[in-house]
Amino acid sequence: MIKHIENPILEIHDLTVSYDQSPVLWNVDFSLPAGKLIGILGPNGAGKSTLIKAIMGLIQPSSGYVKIFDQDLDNVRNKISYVPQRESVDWNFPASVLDVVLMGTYGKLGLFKRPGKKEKELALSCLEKVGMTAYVHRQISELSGGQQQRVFIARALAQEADLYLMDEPFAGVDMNTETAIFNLLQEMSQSGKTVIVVHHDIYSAVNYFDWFIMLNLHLVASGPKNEVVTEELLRKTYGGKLNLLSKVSELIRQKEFNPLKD
Ligand SMILES: Nc1ncnc2c1ncn2[C@@H]1O[C@H](COP(=O)(O)OP(=O)(O)OP(=O)(O)O)[C@@H](O)[C@H]1O
Repeated sequence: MIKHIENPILEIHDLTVSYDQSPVLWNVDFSLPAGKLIGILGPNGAGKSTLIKAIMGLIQPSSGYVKIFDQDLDNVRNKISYVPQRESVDWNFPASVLDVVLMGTYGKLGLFKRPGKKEKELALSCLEKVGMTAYVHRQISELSGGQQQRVFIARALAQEADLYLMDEPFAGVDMNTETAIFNLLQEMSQSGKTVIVVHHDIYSAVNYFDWFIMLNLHLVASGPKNEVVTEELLRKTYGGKLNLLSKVSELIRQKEFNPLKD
């Protein structure tokens, strides 16, 4: 099930991505509307991170293309913000929390300009939004995993982008941090930003996102929650082997939560 979109913010056509000539994403085709909070779902190794990296131009596809705002990536880079998986970052680099968030403002500053008062105020307001004001001068290496995640989200906010791509922003964070991050993402999408999030937990995903991309090497579905979160498509995505799935299906049957209701 692939929902057709007029004036998409992101359009992916026939995208195949390979590592060492072995494809891990096959012929992916979908487009996304602006202003949604979008979850990318799929089992381990489904190609979720690979899809995000291909959108960001960090991996060259073997075929197909990505258009963002109907443009090639290079023309719109400063409208896009990427939060990589926390484990993929070397957190030992010497930089304070404020330095890291200020880096988010560099894209709009232009060559050779240093961040000034305006950028510092923006960085501080972004740190306030993620509840990290008390850590402004702390070295990034001296924070907990959840705190590092919050700082990376503050850096993304400081970019003032229109499209955000986040790879597992909830990984390894406690429930309070997860709720705080989710509230922020919801605020962003309500203010017109498009936020695409790789997410593992199918239970919380149903509550968090209003649009889903369901992947398992191929695209299984892309569409609004009420159209794609069905037992059939969940089984196609996860292979129908996991207990988890029958639990989700059971919950759908029992209407404890009903993804088809809105
Ligand atoms: N740099 C790489 N070189 C070779 N193979 C890779 C590389 N990165 C990922 N892969 C393989 O590509 C496939 C898709 O990986 P990817 O990380 O995109 O999946 P994912 O859905 O994000 O998985 P997870 O949920 O486990 O994070 C996997 O089989 C993985 O082993």
